[in-house]
Amino acid sequence: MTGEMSPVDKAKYVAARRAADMVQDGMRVGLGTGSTAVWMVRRLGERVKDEGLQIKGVPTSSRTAQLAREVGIEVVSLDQAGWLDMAIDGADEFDGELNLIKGGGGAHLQEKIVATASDRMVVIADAGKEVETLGAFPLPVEVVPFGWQTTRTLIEEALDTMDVLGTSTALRMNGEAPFVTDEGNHILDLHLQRIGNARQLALVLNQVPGVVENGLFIDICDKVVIGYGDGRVEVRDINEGTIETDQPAESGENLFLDIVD
Ligand SMILES: O=C(CO)[C@H](O)[C@H](O)COP(=O)(O)O
Repeated sequence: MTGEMSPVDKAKYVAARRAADMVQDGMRVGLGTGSTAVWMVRRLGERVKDEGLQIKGVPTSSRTAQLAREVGIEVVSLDQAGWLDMAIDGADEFDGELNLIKGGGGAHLQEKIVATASDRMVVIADAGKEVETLGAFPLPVEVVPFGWQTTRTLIEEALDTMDVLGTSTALRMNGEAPFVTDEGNHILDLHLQRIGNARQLALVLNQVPGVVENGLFIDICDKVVIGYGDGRVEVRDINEGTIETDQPAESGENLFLDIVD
């Protein structure tokens, strides 16, 4: 489909391209999942084609693997790559310490493994994803299908002891059937409204039998590239304590593009 981009799509687009331009020749790069990551993978594909950029990409989902191959990126598994120079991925929420909620696309298990196996994780997001306290976005928790209802009950009991506002959980659906992740698991979305102690909640959730991984990324992200609807891009680095802002692209540029999921 071709059409004018919404301000949110434009924000995602400029953030994604800015981060893709941080990738250097020879790098092993973790490729995230989601609509923002799609723009990043496409930009890397352009650079491979136009500049002869040589990289190895480790995708975080079957969807991203397919796209990366389509745009000409050499795809390798994480175990083939061993360790990565950089992972670039979207997020559903980020706070001032660059802690994240991820998993809106159901890929947070592979995303967390890949980000943790990288020298640095760069998040690409539109400015609307920034929050003071994590939790407005429902927290995805990947659970094995066996006994998932028991796992849900155990999670709800654990939540009763935590500093959260809500405790309702929902099995993620794909039409009439439960959503199935790349690893063959289900996702429970926890509607918590506000997470008082994300670090503690991440540890507690992963101790419940049946839980594979939760969508809280604590102390994993190093840098966030924030896009705005007017084309501005801000880069914040948690280690260097730096903030850079780029001005919007030339007016008229990139206003009409293929709109992708
Ligand atoms: O965590 C994710 C997928 O599991 C995505 O990065 C997250 O949901 C953000 O998606 P989008 O870029 O489409 O807003």
